[in-house]
Amino acid sequence: DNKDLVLLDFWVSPFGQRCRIALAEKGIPYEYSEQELLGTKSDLLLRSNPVHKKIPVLLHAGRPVCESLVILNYLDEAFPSAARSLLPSDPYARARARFWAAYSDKVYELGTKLWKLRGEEERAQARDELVQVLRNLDGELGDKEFFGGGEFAFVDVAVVTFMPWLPSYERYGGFTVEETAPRLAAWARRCGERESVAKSLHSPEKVDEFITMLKKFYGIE
Ligand SMILES: N[C@@H](CCC(=O)N[C@@H](CSO)C(=O)NCC(=O)O)C(=O)O
Repeated sequence: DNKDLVLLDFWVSPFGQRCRIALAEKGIPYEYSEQELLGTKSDLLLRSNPVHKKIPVLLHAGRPVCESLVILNYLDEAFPSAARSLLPSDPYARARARFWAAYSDKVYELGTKLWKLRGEEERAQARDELVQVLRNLDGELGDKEFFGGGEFAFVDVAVVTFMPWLPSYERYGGFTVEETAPRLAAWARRCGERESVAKSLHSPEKVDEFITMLKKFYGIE
C-alpha cells in the first residue's frame, strides 16, 4: 500500500465507502486506517479533522482532505493520470453531478431519523421526506443505465453507498424502494455487480445489525 495516501475511515461508513470506491475505480493504492468513532477518537483523527472530528479524512503526503465529496473532487484533480476520472469534463455537467451527489446525503440524514427519533410524528415526517428524496433520485436517473449516463461515475459513487441501508429504512419507515423508486432499485443492483462496489459495501444484514447496536449504544428502544 501507499504511505503517501492514508484514508482515515470506519468500516460501515457510507461516506468512507464513497472514497474507497473512488480510489478503487481510479486504481490508486492507499493505506486504509480504521478509526474508533464510538469510543476515544485517535489524536490523528482529531488533528486531521479538528472542525468536524469525523471520517473520512484523506491524508495526502500528510495533508488532510476532509468531507467525502470534497475528497472525490480532490482525487480527480490531484490524480489526473489515474485510470479514469469520475467527473465529466463539461463545466455544466460537473455542476449537475455535484448538485445530485450533495443532494444524496439526505438519504442518510433522513434514514437515520427513522431509527433514531422517538416521536411518531417526527418519524412520519422523515419518512415522507425520504420517500420524496428517493423519488427525486429515481427521476434524475430516469431510464439511464447510470447517473453518469453510460458510465458509472461521480453521482453513482456518491449514491450507491447508501443502498445497503435502505432495507433497514424501509422497515423502520414503512415503505418500499421497489414501489417508491423502482429504477433506483434496479440501478443499485447493476452497481452491485461492479468490483469496486462489491468489495467496498457491506450487506444489508450487517448494516441492520450495526443500526441495532447503535440504538442500544444510544439507549433507544
Ligand atoms: N459530511 C461528511 C459526513 C461524514 C460522517 O458522517 N462521518 C461519520 C461516520 S459515518 O456516519 C463520523 O465520522 N461520525 C463520527 C462522529 O460524528 O463523532 C462526509 O461526507 O464525509
